[in-house]
Amino acid sequence: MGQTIVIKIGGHAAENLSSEFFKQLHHWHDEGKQILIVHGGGPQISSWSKKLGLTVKKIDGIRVTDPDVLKVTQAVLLGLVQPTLCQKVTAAGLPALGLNATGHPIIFGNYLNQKLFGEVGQLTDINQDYIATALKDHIGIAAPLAVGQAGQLLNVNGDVAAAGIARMLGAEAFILLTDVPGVMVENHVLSSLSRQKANKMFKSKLITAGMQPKIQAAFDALQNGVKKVTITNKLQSAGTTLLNNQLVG
Ligand SMILES: Nc1ncnc2c1ncn2[C@@H]1O[C@H](COP(=O)(O)OP(=O)(O)O)[C@@H](O)[C@H]1O
Ligand SMILES: CC(=O)N[C@@H](CCC(=O)OP(=O)(O)O)C(=O)O
Repeated sequence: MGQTIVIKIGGHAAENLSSEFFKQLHHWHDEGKQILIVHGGGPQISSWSKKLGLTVKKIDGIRVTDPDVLKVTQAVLLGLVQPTLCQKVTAAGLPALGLNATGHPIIFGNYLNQKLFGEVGQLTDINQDYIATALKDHIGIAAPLAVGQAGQLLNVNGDVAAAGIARMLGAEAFILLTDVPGVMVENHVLSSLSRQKANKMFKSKLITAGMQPKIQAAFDALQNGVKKVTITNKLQSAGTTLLNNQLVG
């Protein structure tokens, strides 16, 4: 499936989409690009978990998800974040289609490490045929919930889900829209980042929290066929471009 652009929109970014964002979507749509948005919703899941008296715990940016937290995750992603995004895209005059884990599963997974993380999944496959059909006429808007081998729902980190989908679709571009203008060191944005430099920054704790799975997932996509991967807070800003080690040596 060529000419596909995958955009991961973090939960914070989803609440701060600018008119330039929708202008760029229109531009790509008019050019005939297929666009798939994979949304997060981490801040919203944490906020509703706290309101309901549930513990919020993350390990290296991955949420520890017990059965109750999974229910909140499902409710927040499919009841709040996804419909709101669909409304915004529709209001901007673009054809939006919410893709979720229940009616037509689009992401399949198995347990990442059930003992450590609970009901958290890692991607094993995607429903290529359904996604291809959906993207012919719509901007797809997908939640990072996978269906496991026993038919159960699994919570997948949004960056990990989006990167896996971008890789399996052979996307030409994968953009991670987040709440920071790129990968930062001492208040400035790195215009590019190699895997070696990222590993050093992980070790020296210059990259922490949710930026860790984001960068790991972004390199995973880049090294498996996605042509261009960027981390930014605006589609019109260059942010940080990831460098493919296989190309730069
Ligand atoms: N070196 C870094 N550069 C930028 N952000 C970083 C860095 N290290 C840690 N972070 C944190 O990562 C966060 C982005 O990850 P995350 O909260 O998971 O975003 P999203 O919800 O968009 O996936 C930033 O808000 C910042 O707090
Ligand atoms: C397993 C896991 O960590 N799942 C994430 C899914 C949402 C997400 O990734 O949201 P952001 O993109 O806004 O961070 C979570 O529960 O927060």
